[in-house]
Amino acid sequence: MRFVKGHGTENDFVILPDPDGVLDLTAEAVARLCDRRAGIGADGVLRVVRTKSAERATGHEGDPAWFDPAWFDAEWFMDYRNADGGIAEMCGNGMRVFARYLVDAGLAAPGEWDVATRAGLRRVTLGASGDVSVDMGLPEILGDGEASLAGATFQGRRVSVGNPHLACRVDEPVAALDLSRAPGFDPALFPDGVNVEFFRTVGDRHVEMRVYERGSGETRSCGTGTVAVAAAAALGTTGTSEWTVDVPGGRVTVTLDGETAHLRGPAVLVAEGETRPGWI
Ligand SMILES: N[C@@H](CCC[C@H](N)C(=O)O)C(=O)O
Repeated sequence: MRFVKGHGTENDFVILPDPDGVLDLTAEAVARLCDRRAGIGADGVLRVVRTKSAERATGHEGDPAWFDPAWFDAEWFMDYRNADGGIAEMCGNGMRVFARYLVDAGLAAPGEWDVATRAGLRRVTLGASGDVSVDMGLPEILGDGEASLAGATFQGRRVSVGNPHLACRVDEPVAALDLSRAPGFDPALFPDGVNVEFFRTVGDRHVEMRVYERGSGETRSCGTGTVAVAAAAALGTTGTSEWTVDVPGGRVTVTLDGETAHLRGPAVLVAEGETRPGWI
């Protein structure tokens, strides 16, 4: 099985080129690929599938409830999986890396085009090299929520960025938090689980953040999480604002304009290869 390895602010992915959607990508196979000791190691898998093959690739052939015909506006579908093999609707850092892979592999030209995801179409903008920008859609603030961590309780905002987030503002430096265990949350509010962010204001429209991701544990960055945090931090303000979000793996920029959010940041491909026959 051919693979490419890449990362966006150190949120890392195994990219599996599978244009015709023929790989039998089970949850177990994803977990083995992502295993950091016995596998390649990654926070998630990005399967690169032509949109016309997405229904078959994801086991939804002939299921009109699953597939939105609007997705055909995009040539490529990002089939995202978390490190535990679970499915997520969207991945912001993954989208940047996915787009960079397509251009690098000659499967798309630099410029501006849509990619289909389970959360709908996402428009990417990129050159032949450098940062990638993603139109992430309008983050939806759904109300308040609460996370618990190491015996303490944190108030937060529930935010949908296509996938679920709980963005909690903290006063202490985020480096001081103990994220060795999953934060607690109310499963009635998040029946499908949640990605939990902790953020602190460090300057004017400048925050630092750490995240514990659903299905992957603590990661060094989460693109949808940075958008959720910017939306939570910007609550009560109006107009366009540009947010700098520092994560353990680097820095991204989130621009909010009341209609959508743009995520801009690096996307780096680091290696490519082939798994040994029979391993997966
Ligand atoms: N790291 C991603 C988000 C990946 C999905 C997430 N773990 C979920 O289950 O919703 C990002 O960059 O957005």
